[in-house]
Amino acid sequence: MRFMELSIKTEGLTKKFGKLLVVNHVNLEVPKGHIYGFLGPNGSGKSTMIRMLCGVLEPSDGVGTVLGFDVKKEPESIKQRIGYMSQKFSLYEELTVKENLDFYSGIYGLKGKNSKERQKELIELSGLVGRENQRASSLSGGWKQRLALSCALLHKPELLILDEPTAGVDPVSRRIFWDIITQLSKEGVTILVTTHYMDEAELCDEIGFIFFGHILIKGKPSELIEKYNVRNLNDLFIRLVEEQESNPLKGGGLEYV
Ligand SMILES: Nc1ncnc2c1ncn2[C@@H]1O[C@H](COP(=O)(O)OP(=O)(O)OP(=O)(O)O)[C@@H](O)[C@H]1O
Repeated sequence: MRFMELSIKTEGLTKKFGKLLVVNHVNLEVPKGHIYGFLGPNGSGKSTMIRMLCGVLEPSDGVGTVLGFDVKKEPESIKQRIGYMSQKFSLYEELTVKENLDFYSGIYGLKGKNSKERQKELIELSGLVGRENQRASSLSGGWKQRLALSCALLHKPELLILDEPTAGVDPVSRRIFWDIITQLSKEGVTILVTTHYMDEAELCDEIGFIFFGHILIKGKPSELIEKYNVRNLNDLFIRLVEEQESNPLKGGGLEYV
């Protein structure tokens, strides 16, 4: 990993809420242009980890850099350079596709020709050509999701953070969404994504299983399947959760300090 440019690097990153240890000394390295999948049951600390990496939540302990900027000391520099989208993405339903893109262009400070050209690129990337004047409220879930992704990409972020981006979206739209993600990664954009869908996890370059604040195992999907002698990531995920929950020392819950 020494010769690869890292978009994300954390050592011992930790978050406590009161006495509740939600993210417990996590070490993470994500090389530029990779798709890194964060997997784990509900309440494991995935979103909390992401909030620290986005520079919106101050870590309790440990260190981390995102695109070379310190998560504690330079959160504003991080916010300007990343794209973020969650399951609960925010579009203006009464505005058209183009008006939504115009609105977010303004927020990112894009003007004139730059804004127009970037919007055109993203409308093509997301397949929204011909729907520019359609109101967001009339788009299906999959189209809304691709419009929200386009809004998050307007300022050409080097790192895209996606928190359960495809939850509740039909399989065809999920496939199209992942085709776009894969294309972005080929263009050098780093992607950090959380998902509960194991077919999506298999498309990642690397995955980390996070369980109640700890990264239990990490690696390339194919290597993990081979190493743990399982049929697929779904089987591995279930096995890990069952093992942890039956471990009386770990207790299957968050730790208190
Ligand atoms: N601001 C907060 N104050 C107190 N506890 C919090 C806060 N934010 C999150 N938590 C707790 O931290 C734990 C981890 O939450 P988090 O949202 O990071 O998990 P997650 O892995 O993203 O779950 P999901 O898959 O359901 O999104 C949960 O028990 C949650 O209640």
